[in-house]
Amino acid sequence: MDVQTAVGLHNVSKRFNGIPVLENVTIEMQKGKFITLLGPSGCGKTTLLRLIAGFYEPDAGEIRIEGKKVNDLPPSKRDTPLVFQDYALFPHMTVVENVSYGLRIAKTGRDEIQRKVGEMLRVFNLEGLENRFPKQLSGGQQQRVAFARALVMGSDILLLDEPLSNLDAKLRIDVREELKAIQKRFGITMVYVTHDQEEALAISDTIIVMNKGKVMQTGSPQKIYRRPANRLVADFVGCANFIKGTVVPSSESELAVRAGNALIRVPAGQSGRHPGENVTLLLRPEGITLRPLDGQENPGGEPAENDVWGTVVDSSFLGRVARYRIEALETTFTVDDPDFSIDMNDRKRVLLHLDHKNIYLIPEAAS
Ligand SMILES: Nc1ncnc2c1ncn2[C@@H]1O[C@H](COP(=O)(O)OP(=O)(O)OP(=O)(O)O)[C@@H](O)[C@H]1O
Repeated sequence: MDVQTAVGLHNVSKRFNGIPVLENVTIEMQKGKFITLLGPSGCGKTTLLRLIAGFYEPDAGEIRIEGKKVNDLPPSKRDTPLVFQDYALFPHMTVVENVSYGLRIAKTGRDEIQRKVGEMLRVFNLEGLENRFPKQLSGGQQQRVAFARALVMGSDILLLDEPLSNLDAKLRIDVREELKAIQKRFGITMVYVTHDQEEALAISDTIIVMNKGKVMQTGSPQKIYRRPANRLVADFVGCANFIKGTVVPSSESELAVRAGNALIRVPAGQSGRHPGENVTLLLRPEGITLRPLDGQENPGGEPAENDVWGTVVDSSFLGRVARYRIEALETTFTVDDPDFSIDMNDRKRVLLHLDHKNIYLIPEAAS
């Protein structure tokens, strides 16, 4: 593991009562990055975070922090504070007493405590609330106190377990943006657990997608969204349309896929498949454009390349876009249309044009 690695896990496994919860997990978390562990409920995210913090011991494998093996170090010696969703503030202490707690235990001098606590209160917008008790604060303010208390000790790594899930949607977005700005400003490595894929896409430098105790994919939000490693990742992160088809002979460098009466050309560079192979294509809702079909459909013929004929079965207004549900190719597509080009009340035949550059062939074998 190189010096750029803040936290490294090598073949880490953990069981509870004989049941595997994490299996052979190997991850390198880069220093100074916002790293998100994303996955469905029960996939082992919290367990992974607690292993890093030292609250659990791995059954197998090695955990390294800043290059040093920490398997046998207790949480207090790891310098990896963990912030939970329920804040865990001391109810009988004021904001200042909560934030300064760790420094007082460490017998830090008065002036230094004042300076460090003052800086944290400024950073987290808590000035003026110094003498309030937790119950006199809003949820967002309590969460900020919890962040301040965790960061005041100057740790380079901060672990966060769904810290915003008690906040309402709007506040959640505000606080996550503050958190991201603070992470950047101080160059801290933040390891953040969430099951909210939209949140993960918005704030992360790196997303680690987990499922059933295993790492499915690690990458930037763009990579995870546009180039998912498998169907599961594609389905879990963002809204996905899948088209199952068969590779057909094509004279060009691009691959062609036949699905029903549609012929779909996949961009070059995604080849490596052979005629006759079954494949799955991914299209995101914004990668499809819609047009009314208005009787141009030729009953005996085929649609043009990368076009699909379908029928609108449902629509909803999402503000920036209209979202349509469209039956086509024996599945139901979700399509987002920013131009509101189809009457939302009309259940009519439409043409779906699959934008060539947005067609992605999922690397795994079609199931
Ligand atoms: N202390 C424990 N004893 C026994 N089983 C546990 C313990 N902690 C977690 N588990 C089990 O391990 C699995 C993974 O739990 P974990 O909390 O890590 O998942 P998670 O991905 O964080 O889920 P969520 O998003 O719901 O918090 C679950 O099946 C859970 O029931």
